[in-house]
Amino acid sequence: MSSPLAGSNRCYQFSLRSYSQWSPTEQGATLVWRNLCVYGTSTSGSGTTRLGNPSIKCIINNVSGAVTPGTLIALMGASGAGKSTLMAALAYRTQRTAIQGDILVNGHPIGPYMYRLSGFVHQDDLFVGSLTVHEHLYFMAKLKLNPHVTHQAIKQMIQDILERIGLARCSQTRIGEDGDGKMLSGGEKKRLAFATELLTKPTILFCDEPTTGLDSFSAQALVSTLQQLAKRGTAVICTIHQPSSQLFSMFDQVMLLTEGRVAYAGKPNDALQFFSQHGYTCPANYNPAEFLISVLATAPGFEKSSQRAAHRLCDLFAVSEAASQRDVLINLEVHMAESGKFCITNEQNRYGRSHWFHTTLWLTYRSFLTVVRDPTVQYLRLLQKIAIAFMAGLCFSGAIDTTQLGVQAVQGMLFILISENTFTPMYSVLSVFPTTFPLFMRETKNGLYHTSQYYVANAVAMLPGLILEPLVFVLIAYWLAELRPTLYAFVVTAMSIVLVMNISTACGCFFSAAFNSLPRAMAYLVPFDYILMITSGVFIHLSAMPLAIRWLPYISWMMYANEAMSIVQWDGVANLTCSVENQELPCLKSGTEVLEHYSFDAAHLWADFCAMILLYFCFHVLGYVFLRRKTKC
Ligand SMILES: Nc1ncnc2c1ncn2[C@@H]1O[C@H](COP(=O)(O)OP(=O)(O)OP(=O)(O)O)[C@@H](O)[C@H]1O
Repeated sequence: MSSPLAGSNRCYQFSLRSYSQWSPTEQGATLVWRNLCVYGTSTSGSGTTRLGNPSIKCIINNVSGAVTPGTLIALMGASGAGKSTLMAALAYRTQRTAIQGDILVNGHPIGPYMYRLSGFVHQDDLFVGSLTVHEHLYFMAKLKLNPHVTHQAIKQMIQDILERIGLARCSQTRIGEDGDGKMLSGGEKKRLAFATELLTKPTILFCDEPTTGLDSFSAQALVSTLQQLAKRGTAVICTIHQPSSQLFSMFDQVMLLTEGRVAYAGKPNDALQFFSQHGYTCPANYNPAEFLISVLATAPGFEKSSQRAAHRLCDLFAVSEAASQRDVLINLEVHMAESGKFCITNEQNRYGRSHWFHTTLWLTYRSFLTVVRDPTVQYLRLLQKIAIAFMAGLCFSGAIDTTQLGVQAVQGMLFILISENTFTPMYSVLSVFPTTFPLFMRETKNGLYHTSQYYVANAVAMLPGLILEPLVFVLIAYWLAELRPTLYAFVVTAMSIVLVMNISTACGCFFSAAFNSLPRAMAYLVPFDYILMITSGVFIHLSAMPLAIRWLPYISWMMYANEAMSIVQWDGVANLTCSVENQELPCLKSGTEVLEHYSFDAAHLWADFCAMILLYFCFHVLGYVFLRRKTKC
């Protein structure tokens, strides 16, 4: 007996058959919304109650509409009319708003399946600039498509899409970020954003201000691409700001919004007729879109009268013939959907249903490429490390012997090894999450991956550098300074320093995830690094610290590393010489006395390692928890 899910999957395969290489489904999807209201909270001005508490603001007010497959519709209106809010609600991608009313796709209430069924091209394009166009699309295909789609099939699909969208010649170009020498232009980035959405052959495509920032030729080319897409059965919904007359006439339908209400919905040319019937005739040779928006916009100095005029048009449209035709269509769609074959299955709820490790692996690959392709971070840091290792090693060379000065030199060198691998890495990762947060939020909100996958990928991608860098540093500095020349002592020192660098980075990641901006994270980290340094065991005898704060050294990996490295330097050392000239000065006669002097215990070596490993995981878990908390805000 087949399971209900298996049955519904079959329904998915047959009813949503693709009929072109890059187009959507044969059946398509009709999106209807009835009596839709979207509320947000307002914390300023008129939206604030007398007590200063945020008040509820109605952004979309009782709006109904329908988009059938193969339709290209423009949501138009003055700035603040509610276009983006309406589109986000229809696409199931709202943030910090409450929705009332029905939004149905072929009669089914929208849900997480919209991430798979629809594409959303945002107004601002966010990419990982270090990737090439082809790498970006390949990565997105790996995340969005079923893992069983072959490498060849993905390559072919990318090639087709790039040719369609006019980006084939940029395939190997790095996307770039602002300030980079070589990068895609604004228009090319916009087309790449489209290409990314086309990978999943969306049945409905939402585009937020797709023509903003483009010259008139590029804008026209882009809207004609949308037209072609619509001709193949996709329902395409755009918000658009003052299109040219030519662009305006390319849309099948327009919906004019003002203060969250519909002033007109229907064919673009009929809009002018509707406005003219009610006393607003567009002058000859005037851009019709500009005219319609100017009628609905609030004129400075005439706020009340402009709002009255706009509201009057909304009331007139609500009782117009066009509105009743729209309501008939909505009711018909709902009725047909209730008796139709279309079904939404679990299959459509997620992109490709990838395994946790599969997605994490691809995210790690992307993070790794970002790390290695940033020469300022990687190569310069390695060169800097080598230079410091030579300088430190040479300064201590010849100073380490079995005298009291030698004791000071060894402990000084150990502190240099630890501090050099603590502070720089800790501060250098502080910007990791604040800078990538917008892209991360967008991708997680689109259901591409989970916070855990993103966090693990970032941590793993950093690992090779976090092992190589401290190893190179210790290798040079240890032998130049002539620290204890045994393999055991060297290996323990190297392991401690690798751990130190990894914990410091984990701690930096935690601060980076916990605070929204670099200055804030710095403000909290500076006092913390003082605690680390003071409790490292170099500056104060730990047992001499006040009782109330004697627990502080237990969170200091600098102390654990200092203890472990001191143990291997001093364990078993005897016959340290004292100065004969001044018998009054304190004298440490053996390695055991040195360890006691610094409050260290030779039996703690493995406990120190365990504590460091524990700290590493604690910081990363805390970092993950804080990052996850941010995604819930
Ligand atoms: N979550 C929210 N809470 C409160 N108010 C909001 C929220 N989101 C948007 N608004 C307000 O709702 C109004 C409509 O915003 P929206 O971004 O939808 O307008 P728009 O027509 O897309 O404008 P533009 O063309 O300038 O992007 C604006 O006044 C905006 O400040």
